[in-house]
Amino acid sequence: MKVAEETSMTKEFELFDKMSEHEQVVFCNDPSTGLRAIIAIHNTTLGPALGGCRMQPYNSMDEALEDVLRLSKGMTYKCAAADVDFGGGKAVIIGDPKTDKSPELFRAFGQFVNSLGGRFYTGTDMGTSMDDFIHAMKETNFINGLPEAYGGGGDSSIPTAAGVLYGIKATNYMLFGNDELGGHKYAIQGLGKVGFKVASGLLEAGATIYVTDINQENLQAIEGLATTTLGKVIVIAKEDIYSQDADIFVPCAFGGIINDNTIAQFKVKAIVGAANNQLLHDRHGKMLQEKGILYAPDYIVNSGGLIQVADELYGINHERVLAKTKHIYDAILEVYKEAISSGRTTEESANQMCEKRIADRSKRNSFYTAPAKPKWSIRNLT
Ligand SMILES: NC(=O)C1=CN([C@@H]2O[C@H](COP(=O)(O)OP(=O)(O)OC[C@H]3O[C@@H](n4cnc5c(N)ncnc54)[C@H](O)[C@@H]3O)[C@@H](O)[C@H]2O)C=CC1
Ligand SMILES: O=C(O)CCC(=O)C(=O)O
Repeated sequence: MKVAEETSMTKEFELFDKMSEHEQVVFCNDPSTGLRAIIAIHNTTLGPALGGCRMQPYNSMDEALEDVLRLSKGMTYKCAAADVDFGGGKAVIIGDPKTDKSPELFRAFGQFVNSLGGRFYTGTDMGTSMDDFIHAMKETNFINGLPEAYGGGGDSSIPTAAGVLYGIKATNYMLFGNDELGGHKYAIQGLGKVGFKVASGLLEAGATIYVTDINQENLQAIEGLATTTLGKVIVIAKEDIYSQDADIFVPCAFGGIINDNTIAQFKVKAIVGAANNQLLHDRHGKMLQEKGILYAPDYIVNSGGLIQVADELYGINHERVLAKTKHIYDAILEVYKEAISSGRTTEESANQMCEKRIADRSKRNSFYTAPAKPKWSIRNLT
């Protein structure tokens, strides 16, 4: 009995150890709709936590928890880098997006989001769509990234893809001394909402792209599009995408793709893509540096979508979103230059800039200002 008690105590502390950098983790359970979700709030120094909600058939509790903890931490850095007044959070729903969705499930999720009273704003991510959040918004105001007809900014993958293209331009400038997109070769993993738009932009600029996706329709669509552009597309088996003789690898599918196995295969000069949490571990940033591969920190490159959903705070303005998204070009160049002069990896340089921004803001938040209209009120909650 004593042994069992000790074991369970150890396990409980393991959970706290895992979330030691996080402010709050909420487990949401609603048997009547089948909802099992986890909301993780990493850091709210810059403002309420903001981050999309991913739906995936995770294999275990640990896998789902690890994903939401990593993704929410990434959002803290992404918000700091993009200079938006939000902190880092994320949610995961455990389930198959093809078979387990229902309006009731998303309404139940909306109720849990509402119970946090504005500490967490959420919207779409992998496996969820704007349609799902039209159900969730019936239960809570703390939803962003809605369709324009519902007062949101619409498809956030448009500015995300624009930001990735700015990141690629900045990288080309570092590699070749001019930032033209055409005339180079790119290996693109994933032609979904973001990857397809990035691929289209590169084809239109006349580039050669090696592409892979597990969805045949996406591959056929990009081949069809290529015939109307100056560019060229070559379809590659999914396991061969890492070893292509391209200039830049553009990951637009899932995280953890920069690891021991893939680094051994890379022949590219740089990696610039939309996927969140691309480095499996921090040490993989160092390995890329040692191999002479320039790495554009993912949370800067893919912050266009965040810039758009955060802009809803002021009433969405697409020109303002585009202007801010353009800044990704300068932000990436700044990181490259800082990393070269300090000897740090690009990820370390970017992290340090973000941590300084958060530390500076926490000092400014330390004095009292008179109560006024809540600063964070996307849909006039007062
Ligand atoms: N949508 C957005 O605005 C943002 C997306 N991201 C990240 O960018 C990545 C892509 O996002 P979306 O385009 O929205 O997702 P998506 O779900 O629309 O697209 C992912 C694509 O990857 C493909 N894929 C899955 N497994 C693959 C494999 N093994 N090999 C090749 N392709 C595979 C899928 O078939 C799909 O076409 C994700 O990691 C997401 O977290 C980050 C910031 C914002
Ligand atoms: O879509 C959102 O609600 C915020 C953006 C986000 O989750 C992301 O950039 O990964």
